[in-house]
Amino acid sequence: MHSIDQACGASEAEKYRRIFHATPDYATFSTLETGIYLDVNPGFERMTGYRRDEVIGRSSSDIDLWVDPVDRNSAVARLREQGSLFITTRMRMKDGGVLLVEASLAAFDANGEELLIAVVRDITARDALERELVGHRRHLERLVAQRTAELEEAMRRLEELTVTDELTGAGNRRAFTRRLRARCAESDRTGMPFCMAVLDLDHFKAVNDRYGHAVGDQAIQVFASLALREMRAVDYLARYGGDEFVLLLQDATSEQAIQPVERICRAVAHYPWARIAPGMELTASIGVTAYRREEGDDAVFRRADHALYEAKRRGRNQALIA
Ligand SMILES: Nc1nc2c(ncn2[C@@H]2O[C@H](COP(=O)(O)OP(=O)(O)OP(=O)(O)O)[C@@H](O)[C@H]2O)c(=O)[nH]1
Repeated sequence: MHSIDQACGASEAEKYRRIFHATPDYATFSTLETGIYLDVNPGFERMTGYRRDEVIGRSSSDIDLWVDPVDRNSAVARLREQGSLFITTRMRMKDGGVLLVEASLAAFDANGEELLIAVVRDITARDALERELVGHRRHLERLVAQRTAELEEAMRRLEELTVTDELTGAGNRRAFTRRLRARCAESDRTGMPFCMAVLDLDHFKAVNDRYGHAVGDQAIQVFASLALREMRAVDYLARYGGDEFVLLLQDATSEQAIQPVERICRAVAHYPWARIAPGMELTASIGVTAYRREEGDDAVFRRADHALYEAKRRGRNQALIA
């Protein structure tokens, strides 16, 4: 049987004993291979519930200390290679309770015998706290992600509102101005053709005067929906103001643009307006023009507007190319 005195020498042993017994953590001194306890401190007794005289001369496997004995085997193998290590493992106490522990292990040679000193700390509560914290953090992360998504959706809706005409759902004047400029710049750069059309209901003032503003609003809504129905998905419609709309026809020459705008004209003329108000009739006039490279947004807008003026002058209910 080994003794600490044999291992360390008498005065060294006394020093060791004081430190060993004073340390508040669980500390044991045992043989490396077989795990036979040579000494255990009061911290060990407190944590495991075993009295010192119950375990001296017995091994950790005799008292079934390691819940996962494989942890001890692999620790012993690694200690032989690297001398010391930290492990986290589970240990069974005298009363059968299991604790999660963090063990600081060191192997050393004493007169040709491989010995092991272990300092062990119960981290069950810390681990539970950490798990709880992780749980809280995940919950918080989920909350933040949810709030972020809601905020993004609110921002998207807000962004949509800032570019949308409230009455018709088409683009608004501000969004159109931005789009037209972007389209001009793109066309200047790439040479891609596009057309712009200005659409306006004929004698709309009379509708307002005869049927009232609410019916007028309804007519504007129908006008927008007819235009949206007849144009291609890539084209862009915005309400410029009152009963006047503007349309950007992407990647289209004026020959290609005239068809959809004429379809819009016909759709307005054939719409059963009388369903909205008895005796009501409405037509629309449209001016359309192709962008000329480098001319800029003002020039193309003026020409489209002039084409609309011409369409009105020539009797309305028609689309005219400038
Ligand atoms: N109901 C309604 N009317 C509006 C709105 N904004 C403008 N208006 C009216 O729309 C009318 C616009 O008339 P104009 O386009 O200038 O003239 P018009 O009577 O349509 O005649 P032409 O365009 O020459 O065929 C005016 O009476 C405005 O008061 C709106 O949001 N709702």
